[in-house]
Amino acid sequence: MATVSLSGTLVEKLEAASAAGFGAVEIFEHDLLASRQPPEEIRRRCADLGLRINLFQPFRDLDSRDPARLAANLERARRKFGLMERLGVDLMLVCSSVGDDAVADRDELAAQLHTLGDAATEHGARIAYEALAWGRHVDDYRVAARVAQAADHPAVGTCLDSFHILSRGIDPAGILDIPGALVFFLQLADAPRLEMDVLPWSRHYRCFPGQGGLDVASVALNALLAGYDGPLSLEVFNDTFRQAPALQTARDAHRSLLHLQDVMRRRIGERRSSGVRAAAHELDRVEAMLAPVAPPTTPGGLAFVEFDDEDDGALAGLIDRVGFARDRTAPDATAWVHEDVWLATRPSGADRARVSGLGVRVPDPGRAAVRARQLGCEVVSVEALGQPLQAVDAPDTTRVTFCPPRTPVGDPAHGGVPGLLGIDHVALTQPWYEFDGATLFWKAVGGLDSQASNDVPDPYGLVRSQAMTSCGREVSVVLNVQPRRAAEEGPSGRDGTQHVAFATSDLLATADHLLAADVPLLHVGDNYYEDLEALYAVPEDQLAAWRSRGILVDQTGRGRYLQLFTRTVGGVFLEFVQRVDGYTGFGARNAPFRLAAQSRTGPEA
Ligand SMILES: O=C(O)c1ccc(O)c(O)c1
Ligand SMILES: [Mg+2]
Repeated sequence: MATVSLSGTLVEKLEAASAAGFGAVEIFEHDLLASRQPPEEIRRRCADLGLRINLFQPFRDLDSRDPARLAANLERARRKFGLMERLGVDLMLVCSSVGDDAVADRDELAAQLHTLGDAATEHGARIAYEALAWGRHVDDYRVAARVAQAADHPAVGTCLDSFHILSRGIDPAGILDIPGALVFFLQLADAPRLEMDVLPWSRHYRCFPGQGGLDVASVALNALLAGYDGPLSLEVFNDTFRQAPALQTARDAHRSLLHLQDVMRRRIGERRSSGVRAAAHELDRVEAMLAPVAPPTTPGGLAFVEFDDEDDGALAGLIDRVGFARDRTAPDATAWVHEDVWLATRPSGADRARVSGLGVRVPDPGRAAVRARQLGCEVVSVEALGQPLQAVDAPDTTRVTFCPPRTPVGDPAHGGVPGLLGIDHVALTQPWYEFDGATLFWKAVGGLDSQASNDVPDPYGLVRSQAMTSCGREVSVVLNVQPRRAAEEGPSGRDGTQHVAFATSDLLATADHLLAADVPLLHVGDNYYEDLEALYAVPEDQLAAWRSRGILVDQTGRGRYLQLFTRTVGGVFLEFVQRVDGYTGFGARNAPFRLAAQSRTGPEA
C-alpha cells in the first residue's frame, strides 16, 4: 500500500494499512515531510505494525543536460539515500523527468542513471526508474526499461506502473520482453476511462484494481510471467480516498488485490487454453504465487428484499396497497410473496424505511460464502427462507444473504399486480466515501459486472450512479451516491433514497391497478410530456395515456423503457418498469426529473 493512497497522518495511514492486512508500505515523501515523527520513529512504528517499507518515492527530475544541475540533483539523491538508511528502506523510485532540462539522449540518460546507481550503492540502496505517462522524453515503460538496462548497473532497475502504461493505451505485452530481474517494483492502479489529460487523470481519479475500467490484470500477470517476484503495490491518487476514512479505504484496497489475483488466475486459464506466449510451466509458476480465492459465483436472481420499516408500518401499508399477496409463512416479519420472490418488512425503530437485506440466489451458497470470506468479508449465519444460510454486509450495510437457486414457494394468498414479472433491479444509496468500495464489493463478492455509470443532476447536486448486473441480467443493483447537500439540507432531509423496481409486461395495466388502489404515484409535471412529444413525436392518445398515469419514457435506438414511481415512504419508493424491444438501461435520462419531483414538498409536490 502506498501511503499516498490513504487519508490521515502518516502514522494513521500506517495503522490503517496494517489493520487492513497489508504487509508492506511505500512511503510517499510528502507524508514523511508532513510527519512529526523522525524517520527512525516511523521505522519503529512500521516494525511494530508488521509493515515492511519496500519503497521510498518519488525522486523527481534526476537527469539534466546542465552539468551543475545534474551535480546538484545527485547530491540531493545522496541525501535521500541517507534518509532511506534511517527509514530502513533500500529502494527509491525515480520518476522520468518532466523538466525542460531533461535529457533526451538515451545513452546520456543511461550514463546519468549509472552514476546514480553508484551513489545508491554507497548507501546500500537501489533505484527503480519509472516512465511517467507525461514524462518529457520518457513516457513509455519500454523506453524506461531500455534505459535502465543500458545503465548497466546492479542497483538500477525499472518500476512498472499500470496506470502510466494503460492510460496511454500502450500494449502491456512488451512487459514479457523485459528481463524479470530488471523489474525492481510493480505499482498497480485502476482508473475510470476518461477523455482527459493523463496528469490530472492520474493525480485525481486513480482507483483500486477492479473499481475502474483499465485491464490491470494484464500488467500484473505479464510482470510475474517476466519473472518479477516482488510486491504487488497499490499506488492510488484519488480525491475521494484522500478524504475517506483510511481504514475503510485500506480494506477495500486489500479486497481489490485479492480480487485482482482471482482475475489473474482466470486469465492464466484462458492463456493455457489459447496457448498464448507463455509456457505452461511459467503459467503454473505464476499461478502458485497467487492468493487462493474460490471461483466466482454467478447470481441467478433475487430471492427476497427486506426493509427496515418505520414503526408505523408505513412501507408495509404501501406494499399492501400495491397488491402484493401476504405470505403467511413468515413468523417474525410482515412478508409478501410474488412467485418465488419475497418482500419483508421489519419494524426496526428506524427513523426512515430503508432496504436492509437482499437474498441473492447462487448455484452454491456455501462456496459463495467461502469466497466472500477469502475476499475479506465477515460471514455471519442467518435464518432466511426457513433455513440456515450465510450472509455478508455490503458497504452500505445492506445484508446480502446467499440463497439456494430455488426455494419452494410458501402458501401465499393470491393477491396480484397485473403484469408483474418480478424484481428488475434494486437501487441502493452509498455513503459518498463508499461508492468505489461498493462497486468492488458487488463485482468481487456479488458476481456483478459494471454497466453504465452516470452523474445525474439533482436539484441539490449530482447523484453518482453505477449500474451493476449479472451476466444474464438476472440480478441488477444500481449504486447511487446522493449529493451531500441533499443529505444535509434537502427538503426531506434526504440522506439518500433507495428503491426496488419491479418489472411488468404491461405498465399501463399495472398503473391503472395502482391508481385504483389509491397508491400515491409520483408526477413530474406537464413540461416533461411536452418535451416527450417533441422528442419522440408521440401520438396524442399515447402521450395522454402516459401523462395521466405519470409514466416516464426513455426511447433509444435499442428499445423503449417505461417507468412509474410511487411516492417515497421514509427513504424508500417502489418503481414499476416495462422494457420494450430489448432496452437494457435504467432510464438515466429520466432520473433528473424524478429527482426533482421527489425533492418537491408541500404544495410544490
Ligand atoms: O504523479 C506523480 O507525480 C507520480 C509520482 C510517483 C509515481 O510513482 C507516480 O506514478 C506518479
Ligand atoms: Mg507510480
